[in-house]
Amino acid sequence: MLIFVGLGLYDLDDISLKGLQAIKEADAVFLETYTSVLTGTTIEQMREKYGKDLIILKRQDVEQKPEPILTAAKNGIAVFLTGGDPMVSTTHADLRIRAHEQGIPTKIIHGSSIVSAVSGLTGLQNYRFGKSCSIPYPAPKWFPKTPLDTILANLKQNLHTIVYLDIQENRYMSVHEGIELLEKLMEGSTDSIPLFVGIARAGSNSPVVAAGSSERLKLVDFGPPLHILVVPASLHEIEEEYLKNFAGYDPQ
Ligand SMILES: C[S@@+](CC[C@H](N)C(=O)[O-])C[C@H]1O[C@@H](n2cnc3c(N)ncnc32)[C@H](O)[C@@H]1O
Repeated sequence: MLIFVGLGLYDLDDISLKGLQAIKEADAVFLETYTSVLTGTTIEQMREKYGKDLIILKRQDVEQKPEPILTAAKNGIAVFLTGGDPMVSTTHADLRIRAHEQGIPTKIIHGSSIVSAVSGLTGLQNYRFGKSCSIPYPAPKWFPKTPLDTILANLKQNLHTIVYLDIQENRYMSVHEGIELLEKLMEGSTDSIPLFVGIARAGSNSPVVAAGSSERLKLVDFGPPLHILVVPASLHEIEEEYLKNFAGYDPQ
């Protein structure tokens, strides 16, 4: 059997009791850290807490060469760990389909996700979000405009946007970097984004949540990763009140 287990948002205590039990009973435990990562703990601490070896997977190990995971699931119980919820803003549906097609039973043990945390921390109503997008670190000759296009299309329809910030090996995009990249994409155009919400370390005891113009957010110290950005559409009065109370929003 292949069991997908969500680790939750920040540290060792975010996993569900069901998830912990699955790890205890597993014959092999895999962990991917390229779609999300728990910055409030380390792989060593996870190994110690679970009393199991963890097989660390890179993107190509999951998306191109998943045979070792599938073989382990054919021969026993394989657990596949992911930050957040294993099926939210990831490509792991593909692995579940591959397993199913090979006759391997699968199961999901859900985890708290950044998607639900965003609504809780910002007060932005979850049914008012449009398509989400990701800002990647630009590479030579590659600086996609898609995230800006998604944000502007959502704003036109009066929908909020979740903007995921890139994770590369030991490099985590910050709110400040994300805003600067969006500003670069808007250079020379009449496009503008009047309001941002930045969030750092959702799920920790002291997440930072700040709402305002790009200028205001650049003055906020968001601290260590992970960070995420939200571009709100026009605010419902309760959303505005929430941001004033919990994100230092000042509409003046
Ligand atoms: C591609 S999404 C994967 C979401 C994950 N499967 C989940 O359900 O939470 C990962 C991105 O979400 C954001 N993120 C995830 N966890 C976060 C946290 N605890 N605090 C702030 N941002 C977070 C970061 O921008 C990160 O690059």
